[in-house]
Amino acid sequence: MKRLNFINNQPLAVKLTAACLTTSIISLIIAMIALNIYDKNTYKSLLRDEVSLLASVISNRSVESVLFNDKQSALNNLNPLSYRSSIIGACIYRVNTPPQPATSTLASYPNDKIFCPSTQPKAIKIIEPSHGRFIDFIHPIKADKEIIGYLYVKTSLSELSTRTQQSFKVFLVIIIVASFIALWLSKIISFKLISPLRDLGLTARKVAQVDDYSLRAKKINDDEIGGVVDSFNHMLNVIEHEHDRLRESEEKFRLISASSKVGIFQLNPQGECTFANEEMSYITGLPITQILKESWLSVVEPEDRAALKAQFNTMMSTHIPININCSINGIEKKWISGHVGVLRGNSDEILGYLGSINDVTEIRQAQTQLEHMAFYDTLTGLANRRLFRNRLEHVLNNLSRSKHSLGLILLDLDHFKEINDSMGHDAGDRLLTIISERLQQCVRSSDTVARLGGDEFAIILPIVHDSIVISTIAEKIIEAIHRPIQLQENEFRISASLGIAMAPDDSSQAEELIKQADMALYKAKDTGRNNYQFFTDDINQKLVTHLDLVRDLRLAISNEEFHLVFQPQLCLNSYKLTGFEALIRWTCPKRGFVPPDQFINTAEDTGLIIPIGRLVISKACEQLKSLIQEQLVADNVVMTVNISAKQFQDESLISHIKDELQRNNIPAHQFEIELTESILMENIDEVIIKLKQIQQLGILISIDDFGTGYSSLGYLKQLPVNIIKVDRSFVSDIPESKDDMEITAAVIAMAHKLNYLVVAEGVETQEQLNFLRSCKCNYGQGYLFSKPLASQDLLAFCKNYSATSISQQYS
Ligand SMILES: Nc1nc2c(ncn2[C@@H]2O[C@H](COP(=O)(O)O[C@H]3[C@@H](O)[C@H](n4cnc5c(=O)[nH]c(N)nc54)O[C@@H]3COP(=O)(O)O)[C@@H](O)[C@H]2O)c(=O)[nH]1
Repeated sequence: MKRLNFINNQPLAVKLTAACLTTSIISLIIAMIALNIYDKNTYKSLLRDEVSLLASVISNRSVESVLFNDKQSALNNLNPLSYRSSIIGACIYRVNTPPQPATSTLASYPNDKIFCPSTQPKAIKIIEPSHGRFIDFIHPIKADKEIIGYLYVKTSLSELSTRTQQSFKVFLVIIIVASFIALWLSKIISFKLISPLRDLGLTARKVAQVDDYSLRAKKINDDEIGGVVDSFNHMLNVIEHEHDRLRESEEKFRLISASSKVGIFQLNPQGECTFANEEMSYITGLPITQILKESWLSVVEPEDRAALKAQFNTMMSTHIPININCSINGIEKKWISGHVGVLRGNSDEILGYLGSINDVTEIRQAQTQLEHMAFYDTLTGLANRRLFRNRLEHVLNNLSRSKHSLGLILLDLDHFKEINDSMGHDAGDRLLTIISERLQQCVRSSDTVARLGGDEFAIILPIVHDSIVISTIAEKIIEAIHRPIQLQENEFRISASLGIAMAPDDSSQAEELIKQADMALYKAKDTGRNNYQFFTDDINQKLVTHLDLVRDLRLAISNEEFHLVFQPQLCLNSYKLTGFEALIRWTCPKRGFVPPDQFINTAEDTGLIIPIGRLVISKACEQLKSLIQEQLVADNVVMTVNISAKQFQDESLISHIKDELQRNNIPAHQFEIELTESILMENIDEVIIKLKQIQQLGILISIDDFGTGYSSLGYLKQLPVNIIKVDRSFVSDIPESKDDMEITAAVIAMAHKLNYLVVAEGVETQEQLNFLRSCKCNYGQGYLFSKPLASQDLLAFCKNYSATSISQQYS
């Protein structure tokens, strides 16, 4: 086996030469042996034939010699044998008659001393002893077919061995010459055979050494080796193509990674950094060489570093990609976010890891800012409603574990709106900022001061022992707010109303607690402002009543418990019927008749006024439609509906009115909306836009309860309204109150100057009517003419209405 290994490890040329030599020598030896055997056999065969013929001739010649026992003649007959050098002896035997011995030697050649076998030849044969040195021939001598004697000839094969020796020498020479020729031929063959292979090897080595895949092996012959060269070159073509593609993609990767705004790095399977782009250096503040040597994790903030290393270790053991989120402390503190994926080879083996990181500091800052904006009031920096709500819920959730109470204070600045409107929004903002600073100074840092919107503030006191502590804080707040404030070179004083609720005594539910504090706040406002009120049983009862009413209102909507009544309006000059005011009525199965004063505000607060208001518009339009169809009213008679503040803000209000007018085929100029002053005071710009949209449709607009609010006629000038309604409270004291008479007269006169029509409501007496007519008030509405009428009564009223008779009645 070892010897085989030795041969296997020899160069191909040696193997080839050895094979050629061995083959040629073995072939020659086999040829030599074969020729020798052939020569030997041919020689022996010739010898046999020759000696047999000679023996036959001598036997025939020796018949007389044997018959006559003539020794000399027998001897003479043997003499020709001398011509054959291979015959070394011969004998002629005579067959005797008994009692003589069976045979006797008659003559022997070359002399007497020749050994003639004593044994009588018994048969005719050729004897070849195994040693192969002699061949004996025995040939009968016959006379008339009777064997009378034998001729014995002994031949020597020594000539044969001489021939063999000579031919061996010749073969030896041939073998030597043939070996040289074989050697020479094997050299040529091995050169022809091996040089392409060597060239192939050289090319392969060079490709590997210089990494040049454009090199090709030379194809010399079109044989199998040529085929191998072709395959090798084809393989190089494929590799070169793949290599080019690889280089191209590497180049692309290099270009992308160089110009990328993302830090890119590569790790080997052991987690060592093997590549990092410029951006990695920029983001981490480390030179690339250092990143490659020590990894960039050294600049990760210590509190994030251990976790990040653990993440990397997990990735390397599980081969599951990871997301990175950490802060780094290079030249400046940065937030980074990234991803590390696993690089796998064709057979899914792990080649390493490819990671990318982004500097997300700006995003993070923006996020923080957004979060701050989402949870903090931009003007004052206080917690906003959302954060207030979160904190309140959080403290309430933990309250069960504490033996303390929680105090919630809701705070409203008294008459802030007037200050804001009269001094401008900048001054209002400044005031709010000062107030928020003062509020913060009144409480501990663990307490939460929040601005809920406008001039509404809330304070959460998470740990209070009793209501006395809260009272002290509330007084401190009232005193702090009431301190003078310098605004636009003027000194101001403002007061606040505070409502307080406590958890868990009042409630442990955030929603309920806020409602309770709110109720207490209303009570504080009711009791003259600039004070604080705790939520009490009395307030609680009101809350229960309120919630009960809300529930019943909801039921009333779904059970259609509402209907409308209509109060006529007359022209105070001609006494013609000019319109009706639609007024809602609620007959509750549980409560009985509920006047609008008792539910409109609650409906407004809860938003239920929207569905209720839509119902009023629809029913009012339907009523006017039937009056028009019955031809009971003139084509300028107007149906007026009251629109509350929430309703006015409802986006779908205009489209709903349009739809209803269209559905009932009512011209827009026969429809009027009545708005209170307070609606018009809020967001004047938006209000004007909406009023203009309504007016453009041809719908009339009137201002209800005029004179009870803060608006002046000058302010009114800006508003696109058609009619002003003088409030009932002014009319009701006419003629007793001279002031009211003066106010009413002045309002009517100024309204006319501004081209508004005037409706006086609550006309109950002839005196009031007379006064209003003297002031040239355009229209009148009141019990004097008619109370609000149900639908059927309205039809009868219209049927029977006669301007002439009314005129006669009241003029
Ligand atoms: N948003 C809505 N508000 C509505 C609606 N329906 C009514 N209301 C408002 O409720 C308030 C009370 O209304 P009501 O009890 O219907 O009283 C109206 C008249 O009945 C009453 N009135 C009319 N004439 C006289 C009178 O001579 N004397 C006297 N004591 N009362 C009289 O005045 C009320 C009408 O007032 P106004 O709307 O201001 O013209 C009231 O504020 C209604 O607006 C509704 O559908 N939506």
